[in-house]
Amino acid sequence: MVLNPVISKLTGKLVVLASASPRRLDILTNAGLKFEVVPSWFKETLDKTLFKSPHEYAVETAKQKALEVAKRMPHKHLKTPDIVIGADTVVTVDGLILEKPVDKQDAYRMLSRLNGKEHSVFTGVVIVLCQELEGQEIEHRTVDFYEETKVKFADLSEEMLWEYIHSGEPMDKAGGYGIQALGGMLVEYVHGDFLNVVGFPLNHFCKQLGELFNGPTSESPARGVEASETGEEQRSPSKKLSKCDGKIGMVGFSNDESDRAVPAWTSGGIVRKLNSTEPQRCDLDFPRRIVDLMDGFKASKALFTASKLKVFDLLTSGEGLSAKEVAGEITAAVESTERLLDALVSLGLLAKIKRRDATGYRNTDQANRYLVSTSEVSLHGYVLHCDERLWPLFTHMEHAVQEGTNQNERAFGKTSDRLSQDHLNSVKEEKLRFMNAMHGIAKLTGRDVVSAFDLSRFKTACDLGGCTGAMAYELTKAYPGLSVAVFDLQAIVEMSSHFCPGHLQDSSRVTFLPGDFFKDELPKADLYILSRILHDWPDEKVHFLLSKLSAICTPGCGVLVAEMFLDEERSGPSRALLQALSMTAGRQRSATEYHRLMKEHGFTQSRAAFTHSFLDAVLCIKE
Ligand SMILES: C[S@@+](CC[C@H](N)C(=O)[O-])C[C@H]1O[C@@H](n2cnc3c(N)ncnc32)[C@H](O)[C@@H]1O
Repeated sequence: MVLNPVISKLTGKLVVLASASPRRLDILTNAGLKFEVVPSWFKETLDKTLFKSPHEYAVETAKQKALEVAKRMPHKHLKTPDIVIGADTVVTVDGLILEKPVDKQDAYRMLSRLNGKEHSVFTGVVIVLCQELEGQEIEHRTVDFYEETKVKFADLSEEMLWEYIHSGEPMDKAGGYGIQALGGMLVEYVHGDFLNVVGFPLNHFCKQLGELFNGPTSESPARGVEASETGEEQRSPSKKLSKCDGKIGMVGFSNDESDRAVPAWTSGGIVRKLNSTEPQRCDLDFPRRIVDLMDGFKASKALFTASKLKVFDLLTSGEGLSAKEVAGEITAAVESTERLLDALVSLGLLAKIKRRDATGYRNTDQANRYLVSTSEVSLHGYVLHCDERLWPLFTHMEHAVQEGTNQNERAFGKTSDRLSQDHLNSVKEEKLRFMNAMHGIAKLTGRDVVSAFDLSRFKTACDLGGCTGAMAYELTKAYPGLSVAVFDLQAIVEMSSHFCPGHLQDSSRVTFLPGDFFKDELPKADLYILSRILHDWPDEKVHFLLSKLSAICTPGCGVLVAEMFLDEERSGPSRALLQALSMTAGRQRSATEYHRLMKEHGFTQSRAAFTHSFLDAVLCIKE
């Protein structure tokens, strides 16, 4: 085929597509490729938190899918493929990876997140080259790459979203939509490869095959890598070739600087056979996870320092600033500022740009969205809270574990009670800092929590310890018939006006009531919210609060508990298990533990929802 000389090079080879997606099958068939389809049995359950970026996750999933098929076929199908192609498509928005929705409510959550906004679609592709060696061993070499396409959804009404969901189309599609069919009507524009959004980046795939079979060309793809943004000469971090033989297992090369060395068996993307005298690097699996954990604190501190110095506030413009300019703004030494900026680039928080005079630095999209202090969904306050409140506690973890107590006295020289008392009497700036920290997380996760269940039958709600009202505003946005009272301590309520969303036309459905939920009478409502409250208190206080709630709830009243849930085996998520190490007097619980706890207080009906965001939720109804 003249159009595609590379694809014709595969004639006569057993090419296998390790995917059941009819859309990938169509794209490759239309391109003239002859292949068999052997869907992978690999379950898409990799822990997303272990990946620095969505494309790494998509590439790794694609790799696992393809290798599973490559390794299974010789035994189960009694034939060895020459090439196995694996692919995985994910949609990312607001720093979250969206896969396929599990039900209609999940589809609604995904689509309303995408509504009116630009998002990215990443497809990771892995080509496994299989070669039979002597003694029936099979060598697997992998080439991987990814493609990113930006897609913007139009502003869609709730009615349109639900009509689309009821069409059934969202259910087997990453992000809950299919651009090639009805979903195309939701899309305002596409920047990049359209077929990548459908599920397979054909153009990049052909270029990659071209490199494999013909050697690198001058127009080798540079999309989907930082190099294209920066104009700097870097080897594409995700366009790499690694070898692993069936016996030993994969060599996992990460994208970070320490691993960017080109493996011994590659040369510009062309497979080079290992000479038997060359070192066999496959037999030592690089302990990436351990090394990343050892370095984790350095990365956290780099983020904290840059946030404290408001570096991200300076780098919002596409033009960027040089290290010298940044150093001038933050009154710091130039060389150390440059080191900090370079470290932030390696962590994916900044990008480098070539300017005529010097190298410039600018925020990545995520940093613009989450780390700039004035952004709508800023986590700046929470980052500072991590640095000022959690970091000192965690430096005393050894004592915390040995003594079984929290370390407020060692870290801050005060008992927990004294600390919270002082905190409430603290200066305005300090209180605002705490509220900002809470606000960031509540804003980030609020929409997921309030839409985890249909709460439209409730008319009045009370958010106990509702702080800035972030969750209350999300509730009133999602449920036009609902009024919400935010009940929090006097010192907090008096600062709440700082957080009233400016654009809100009708904020009268959110009111603030000062009070202490342990000492004072609780306001009457149909629905109570306990978001990030229960995990903070010892069992006796939790039972005291819940019995107070139970006493004022009539049958049919609900309590929505939002917390980071442990999984039932208490083996994750790490974020929840690590949070437990700060040793507050409270504890983290699983969904079942919350069901049981609420049942003890008469909330016999309860359902859990996992949002894949910061907080999960259980809705409990009094009978
Ligand atoms: C961890 S924050 C959670 C804030 C909010 N619910 C959220 O999810 O973002 C705990 C909140 O409970 C409030 N709080 C603590 N003790 C309280 C009490 N005895 N009565 C009322 N509110 C209290 C704090 O002021 C703070 O706003």
